Amino acid sequence: MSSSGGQTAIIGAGVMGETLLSGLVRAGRRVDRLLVGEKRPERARELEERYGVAAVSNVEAATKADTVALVVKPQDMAAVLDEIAHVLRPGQLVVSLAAGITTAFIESRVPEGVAVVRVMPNTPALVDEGMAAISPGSHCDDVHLAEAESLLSSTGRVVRVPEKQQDAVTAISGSGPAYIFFVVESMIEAGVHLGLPRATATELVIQTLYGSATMLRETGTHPVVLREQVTSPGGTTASALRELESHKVRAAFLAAMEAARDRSRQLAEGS
Ligand SMILES: NC(=O)C1=CN([C@@H]2O[C@H](COP(=O)(O)OP(=O)(O)OC[C@H]3O[C@@H](n4cnc5c(N)ncnc54)[C@H](O)[C@@H]3O)[C@@H](O)[C@H]2O)C=CC1
Ligand SMILES: O=C(O)[C@@H]1CCC=N1
Repeated sequence: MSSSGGQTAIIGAGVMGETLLSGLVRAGRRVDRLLVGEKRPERARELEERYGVAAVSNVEAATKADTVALVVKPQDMAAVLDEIAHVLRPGQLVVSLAAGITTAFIESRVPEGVAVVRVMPNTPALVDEGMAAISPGSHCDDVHLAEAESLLSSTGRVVRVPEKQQDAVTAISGSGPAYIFFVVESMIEAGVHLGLPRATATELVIQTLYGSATMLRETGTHPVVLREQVTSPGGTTASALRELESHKVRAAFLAAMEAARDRSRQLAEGS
């Protein structure tokens, strides 16, 4: 297992592949224990230079590694599995970070006995504040699951969930940072519209987000209670919240996350 000195391969080194790679390096994983398989040669060279890791073919990565992390797009997963399946062996661990792709899909394309774990991470892993949910496949024992947990816990929190919850997890925490950045962007633009310098609006919004997130995590208080504390009777916040309700922002969030969940299900079908 890689935590005890074996090799870990990352196949697909785009945004999320590099996020995982950089987290493992920051967590002290020896770079000579890491391998990268990346289709774009210039991207592979870039990562070799940035981290000192070896970029090799997917087949070499899958042959040498005890743990193979697949971080390609869902639409590329079948092609990668077809390429590496003949070198995978029982006992090896395949960790998939792809939205929608089920452990059953992977298990049907690799040799019997290869352990598979499905993971849904998110990009705050880049600053060691990631949220990852992991689910075991059918040939996965506790050691494999612990190995996947250790891989992801180097960049943030990890929860274990039944695989049937992974499409919902994808809609909430996998895509979640994008919704938050969208809200931040909208608030900054609103600040500029109200006459604030852009730099001031940006600082106000980011610190407000950070402070609010810290209150949620450190006090454990329900968000409704925290919101009521801000909402003075007849005051400014009540006026703003009435607008959000009349523009159906709550309903829009629900519809958005249902759409993300449904898209995750579609990706499982290869579309
Ligand atoms: N970006 C995000 O916030 C999150 C992404 N994911 C999942 O991570 C996976 C990758 O997403 P991104 O990093 O955003 O995409 P990306 O497009 O940035 O990275 C994919 C990488 O895979 C490489 N690739 C494609 N085919 C390959 C092959 N046959 N062999 C080796 N490398 C190959 C591409 O050149 C590219 O560098 C997806 O399955 C996505 O669902 C999961 C959670 C969050
Ligand atoms: O947008 C996507 O499909 C990926 C999965 C979750 C976040 N990004």
